[in-house]
Amino acid sequence: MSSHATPVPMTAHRSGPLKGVAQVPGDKSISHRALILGAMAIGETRITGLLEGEDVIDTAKAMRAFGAQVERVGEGEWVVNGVGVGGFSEPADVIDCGNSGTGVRLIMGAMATTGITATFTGDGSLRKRPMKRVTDPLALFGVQSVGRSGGRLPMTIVGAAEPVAVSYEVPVPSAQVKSAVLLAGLNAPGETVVIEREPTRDHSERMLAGFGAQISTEVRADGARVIRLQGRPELKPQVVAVPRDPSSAAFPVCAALLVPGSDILVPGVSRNPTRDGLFLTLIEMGADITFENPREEGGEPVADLRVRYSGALKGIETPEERAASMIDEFPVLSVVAACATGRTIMRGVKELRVKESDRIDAMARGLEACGVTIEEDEDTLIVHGMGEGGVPGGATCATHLDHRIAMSFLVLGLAAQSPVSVDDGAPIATSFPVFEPLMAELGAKITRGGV
Ligand SMILES: O=C(O)C1=C[C@@H](OP(=O)(O)O)[C@@H](O)[C@H](O)C1
Ligand SMILES: C=C(OP(=O)(O)O)C(=O)O
Repeated sequence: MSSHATPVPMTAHRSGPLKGVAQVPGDKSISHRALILGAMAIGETRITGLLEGEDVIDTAKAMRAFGAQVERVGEGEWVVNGVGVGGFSEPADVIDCGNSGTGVRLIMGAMATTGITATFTGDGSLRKRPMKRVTDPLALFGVQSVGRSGGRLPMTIVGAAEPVAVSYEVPVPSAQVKSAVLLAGLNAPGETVVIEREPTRDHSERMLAGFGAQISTEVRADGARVIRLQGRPELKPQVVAVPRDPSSAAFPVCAALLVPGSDILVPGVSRNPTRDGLFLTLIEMGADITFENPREEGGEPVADLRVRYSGALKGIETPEERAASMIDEFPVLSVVAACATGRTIMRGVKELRVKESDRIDAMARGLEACGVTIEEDEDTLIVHGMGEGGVPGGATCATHLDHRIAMSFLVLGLAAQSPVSVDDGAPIATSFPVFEPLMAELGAKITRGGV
């Protein structure tokens, strides 16, 4: 359960060079999917490198509540004994997905076509987030749902006892919606088709193929992706090696770019092209990042990232079509942009408004408090860079139960003129439980408490 009763204020101070090796944890998206597909296979799935953050632990607990055996056998090593496609049993209590949009939306999809009923809730952040984007397509399978006004949690899903396969064009760029439909399609007889206009992370497609589902993706002449899944497969248990999370790597990487004299190595990070937008953008801004030892691990391309301090970063415009491949990285990119020269214009970012917080608003208000000029509209964030060492800092920023907002402002504090505090760093444990020791080991000065 991930609701934090007591806020944990934290402060980052201007730091000396960051040096060393940053072993960031396993990928959050892949970790959720490994547990869920493990629970939907028959037999024993072994997972290594699982992210042991609160979001993923909540998904592990949920899989137990639906009848799978899920056991931790070592650090990041988990064994799941699945119940098969359509084999979930009705949970005896409410499923609490904590802070995790991915957890709740994917699990809703996975149970939707099993003819059982489950009620979902989450923390104060998750209970504000829209679920209609998932319940709309699930209704096409024959699913009923009732939640709070505006389609918010707590919400009860009455699964379809006799589901029908569907064809659905996802109206917003969302891997969570795509994945919920695919997971629901697993227990619907016939072919389920998902069409996405803008490519989003493809971990579900890769992992479904790995577990033996019949799934194919065709790219149409207009660029849309048509994903076809045959229902009612018998999923075969797998050995899943989870690569390290590029969205977590983003924090030490951006910190090293901004703190003079830094030189760090971040090994084994996923370079899946559907997740690579931040690194591409940073390099276009002039960042010194090299990708060493490229290889494949667990069905995903990975590399070791070598990152050196890059003083003269330039503002840039990120195109709308790149937004999905770096959607969780815009908060920390806006911090890098504040320390660069010139304007950075981030386009096509309205999905940021429905994450753990309204991330455009949270970054804009916090950066302004630190002395940075911001412009924003519904779908765009513009940061006026103040150049190397030019951000005054000296403010306390509100994190709104959002781990990425907390970590982003702490990165800013490492390079700003005066310390930057966050009102609550507790949510960092949802995705990056070792953030504090990892950053301390590199030489970053991050302390508990406000200024
Ligand atoms: O499918 C996933 O694992 C995720 C998809 C993205 O959300 P959306 O599907 O809402 O874009 C992303 O922001 C989230 O952190 C993880
Ligand atoms: C948006 C995020 O996660 P989720 O949607 O799973 O809560 C995130 O981790 O940045």
